[in-house]
Amino acid sequence: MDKLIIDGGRPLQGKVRISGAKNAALAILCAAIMAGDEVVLENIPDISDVRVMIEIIKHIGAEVKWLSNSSLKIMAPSRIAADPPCDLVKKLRASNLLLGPLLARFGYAKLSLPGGCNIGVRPMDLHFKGLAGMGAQISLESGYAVGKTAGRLQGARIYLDFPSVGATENIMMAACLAEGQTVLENVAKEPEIVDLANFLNCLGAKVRGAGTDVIKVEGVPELGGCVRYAVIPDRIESGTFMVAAAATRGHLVLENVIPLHVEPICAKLRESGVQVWEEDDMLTVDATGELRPVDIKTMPYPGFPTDMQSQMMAFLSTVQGTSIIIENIFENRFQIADELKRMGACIKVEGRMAVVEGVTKLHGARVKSTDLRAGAALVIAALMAEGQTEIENTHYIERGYHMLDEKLKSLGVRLKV
Ligand SMILES: CC(=O)N[C@H]1[C@@H](OP(=O)(O)OP(=O)(O)OC[C@H]2O[C@@H](n3ccc(=O)[nH]c3=O)[C@H](O)[C@@H]2O)O[C@H](CO)[C@@H](O)[C@@H]1O
Ligand SMILES: C=C(OP(=O)(O)O)C(=O)O
Repeated sequence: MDKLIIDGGRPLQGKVRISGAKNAALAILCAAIMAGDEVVLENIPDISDVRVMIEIIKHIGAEVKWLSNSSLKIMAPSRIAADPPCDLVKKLRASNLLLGPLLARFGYAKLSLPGGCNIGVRPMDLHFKGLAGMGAQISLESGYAVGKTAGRLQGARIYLDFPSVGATENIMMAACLAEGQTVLENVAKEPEIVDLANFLNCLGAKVRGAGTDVIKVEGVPELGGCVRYAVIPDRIESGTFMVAAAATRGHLVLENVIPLHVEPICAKLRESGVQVWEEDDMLTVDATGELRPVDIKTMPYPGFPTDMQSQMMAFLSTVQGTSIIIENIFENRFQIADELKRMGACIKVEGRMAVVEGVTKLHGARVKSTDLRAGAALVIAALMAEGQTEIENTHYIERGYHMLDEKLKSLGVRLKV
């Protein structure tokens, strides 16, 4: 899908099933290469980031087979067959999560610095510092991160200057096969970290404290056992559909959701007058009442997720009054404002702050995704706009949304790809 053409102006109505979490699936695929036995993963979203990650781990020597459209079988290699190719590694951010597992299991890793969407600088200093603290030698050589260790990594006490999701995951995975105990302080608490820790523990790792500020890992010599593991539902896909329902003043039921994981999004939608009901693994969103502007600050979990900021900006662009958005995580995430302005939105950006003045309606236009969540935001804007919107660069959207076009069609949206 290169382009998405949407006829907007209708409320979203119906029921949608949420797929497995991109960010949990990607980390768990990396962790799976540390296992000595076959692993079956379920609730894996068939999105382009996952497909690229599968290609990368196949290059390392893993055998990977889709068992259905959402489950995979993986047999990790017993030694590295080849370094993962740079053009694949650069296609996504999460490829950096192979560094810890490769170093811990094989004592060596050579990975091109990762790529992905242009949403900010995204250094890896915290990953490197943590792994070096465990005894790895890390160097940067012509755009590659090269890691080596003589013998097993050593458990250590590591404090993260910022609760980085990727650094927490990389170090936590590496610590599972290190000698002795690792104590990781000021870690990220995102649900994907907890999911990864649960998976590692199924493989025989000894990880405690995931989901809190401190993670303790008792290293074990090997990981394995016949494991079947189902990845959590995607809280960002859930949030995107919730916000799409709100933006179109619709009524939507979401299935396969963990309501706790989307609480920061529910809180903001409720504050703006949207009704949200939670029931087991279902959520109902109703936005047929009057709406109010809200202010948002992105923060590490359980704060409001940066991955939902662009979608909220699209929604708030037609809520009467002034909403203020502060982006604290990724400095380039306001690129979406210019595209929304083409559709009639009134947004002023100053550094890390965006001021959104709600307009009565948006109109269809030709716009371009600049990153994954900007693409999702443009879909939301197109759904509420009067007339037709043509969204280019939809390959970004395919990075993270499983069958978005089909799901929207099933909700009555008129679209062409
Ligand atoms: C594959 C995946 O899971 N991606 C998610 C992960 O990205 P990712 O793991 O890359 O995000 P981080 O939590 O690491 O980044 C957060 C902030 O820390 C900074 N930082 C990070 C690492 C480091 O070594 N040094 C440093 O300064 C980054 O530039 C950024 O400003 O968490 C982000 C924040 O919730 C989400 O938006 C991404 O969807
Ligand atoms: C920024 C994101 O992903 P990644 O870290 O994979 O680029 C995202 O999912 O919005």
